[in-house]
Amino acid sequence: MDTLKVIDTLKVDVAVIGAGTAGLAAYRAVKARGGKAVVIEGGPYGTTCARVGCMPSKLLIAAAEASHAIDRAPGFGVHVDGVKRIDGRQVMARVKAERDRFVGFVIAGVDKIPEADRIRGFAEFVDRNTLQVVNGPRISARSIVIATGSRPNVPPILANLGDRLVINDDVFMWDDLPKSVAVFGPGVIGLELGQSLARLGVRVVVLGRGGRVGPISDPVVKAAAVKAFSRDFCLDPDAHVARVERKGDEVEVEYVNCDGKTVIERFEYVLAATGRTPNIDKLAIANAHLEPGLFGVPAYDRKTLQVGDTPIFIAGDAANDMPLLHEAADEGRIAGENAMRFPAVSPGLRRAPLGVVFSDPQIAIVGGGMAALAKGTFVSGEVSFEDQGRSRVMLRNHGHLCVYGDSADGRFLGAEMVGPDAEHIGHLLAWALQARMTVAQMLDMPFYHPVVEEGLRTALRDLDAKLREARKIAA
Ligand SMILES: Cc1cc2nc3c(=O)[nH]c(=O)nc-3n(C[C@H](O)[C@H](O)[C@H](O)COP(=O)(O)OP(=O)(O)OC[C@H]3O[C@@H](n4cnc5c(N)ncnc54)[C@H](O)[C@@H]3O)c2cc1C
Ligand SMILES: NC(=O)c1ccc[n+]([C@@H]2O[C@H](COP(=O)([O-])OP(=O)(O)OC[C@H]3O[C@@H](n4cnc5c(N)ncnc54)[C@H](O)[C@@H]3O)[C@@H](O)[C@H]2O)c1
Repeated sequence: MDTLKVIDTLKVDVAVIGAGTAGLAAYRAVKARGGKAVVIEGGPYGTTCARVGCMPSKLLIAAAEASHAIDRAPGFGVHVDGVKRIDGRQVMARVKAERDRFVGFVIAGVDKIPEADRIRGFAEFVDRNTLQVVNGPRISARSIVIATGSRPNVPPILANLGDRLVINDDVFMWDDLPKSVAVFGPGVIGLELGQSLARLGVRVVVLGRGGRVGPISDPVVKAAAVKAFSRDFCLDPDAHVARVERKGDEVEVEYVNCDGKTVIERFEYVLAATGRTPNIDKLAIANAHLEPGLFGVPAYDRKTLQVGDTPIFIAGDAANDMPLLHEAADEGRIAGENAMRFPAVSPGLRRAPLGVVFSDPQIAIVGGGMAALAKGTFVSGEVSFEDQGRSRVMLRNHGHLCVYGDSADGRFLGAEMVGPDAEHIGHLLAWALQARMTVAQMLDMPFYHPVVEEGLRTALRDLDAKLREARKIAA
């Protein structure tokens, strides 16, 4: 029996739990340093991003954009005579076929990992250096990387809806578009999926709690976002929902609608887009003497990804810092490198924070936005896109941009934007932030004509004038 146990225990330098974006990056970082590593996966291969996240959501958005382009055309005097017809089956067939292509690339990469390094099953901690895979081997490792991702939260009010309750994963399994969906949560997922479905002819309401809209924290930008989105679908960021109840094959929702009236409405599905929880709770981290912190995540250093002074590292959505794809890839690589170097860990490159929501208008948050800045230390400049030249030309003149600068040294600190081409303006601003540019230096850069970036220049000029004023007052 004892002999069997010894044979069953794999000895490696680094064991990575989770073969998502972060876990695969960690595994590759260890291998690149000549280490012996295994990557343990309990669920399907293919990563959340490719299977049920970034890629299928952007595919659904692309279909919605095609539909919306037809709706917008009369504004230019271009008419499509006849009826616009959306074939839900074709829409979903393309979403799934293209999604499967992306997943295929990820799986081809996984297939290249030597079979001995790929362990199937869910892992749990036995102690700080040992994992037990359920129905699988015991693994002894010098270091362990937790890269277990996250899963959707389902609030108690939605608990008893059976198969009428869906999460993002389910949406991308649909063969056809439903007739109606009540989306709970106007966060990133709720806005992207809710708006796409609405533009594809699905009756949609998006209901929030507490007033948040996506990742926006600046009230000026939030007001512009609510105004822009409300042109498209019923959005109430602080809805008063009295009841959510299954009735036959539908769900009845009693809520106060956008006009302040109490309504009882039936929907084919309810989509829970109410935030995500890191997958830490089922890892038995107590066996490794790790203290669960907020959302169960043990305290760790965001530059080294090390949990305290232990040989355990954490990366990606499991770390619950910035649950975004490029951050998961960076964190996985840093965690893998440091897991291999342990105990001689060193800080990895953390880029300027950037978040983009692919709604229309898009949202971009740079440097963590207004919420990341200490009160009284920054000045804000702004521009509305309502009268911005190129945005008006394209009939995309909705939204607002706020840029923030340090009142002490004139440095650019971050931005929040809802508006046209926010994905691109967000990148320009994130690069300026990482380069530690002052607002004056940013204004020395070229701005072409006529482009949406001229709106950015207006906001920066406004900020520059206010920064000069603040310095005059301080002098
Ligand atoms: C609908 C949606 C849209 C999104 N769109 C974008 C976007 O446009 N841009 C963007 O930047 N980000 C987007 N994201 C976020 C992005 O997908 C995630 O930040 C990223 O995929 C996280 O990668 P990860 O490696 O941390 O987790 P995952 O890819 O989820 O990998 C974790 C893996 O760990 C496995 N696992 C869990 N527990 C165990 C265990 N005990 N043992 C073994 N294996 C385990 C899981 O099965 C899973 O395969 C989106 C997310 C969603 C849900
Ligand atoms: N474009 C992108 O980069 C992209 C796209 C999708 C998802 N993501 C990632 O996935 C993460 C999770 O997205 P998410 O949208 O689930 O979370 P989120 O935190 O962005 O939004 C959750 C929303 O649900 C609301 N909410 C909570 N409980 C509620 C209730 N009972 N009723 C109604 N509303 C309720 C919250 O107030 C919040 O507005 C994001 O933080 C993001 O990092 C990124």
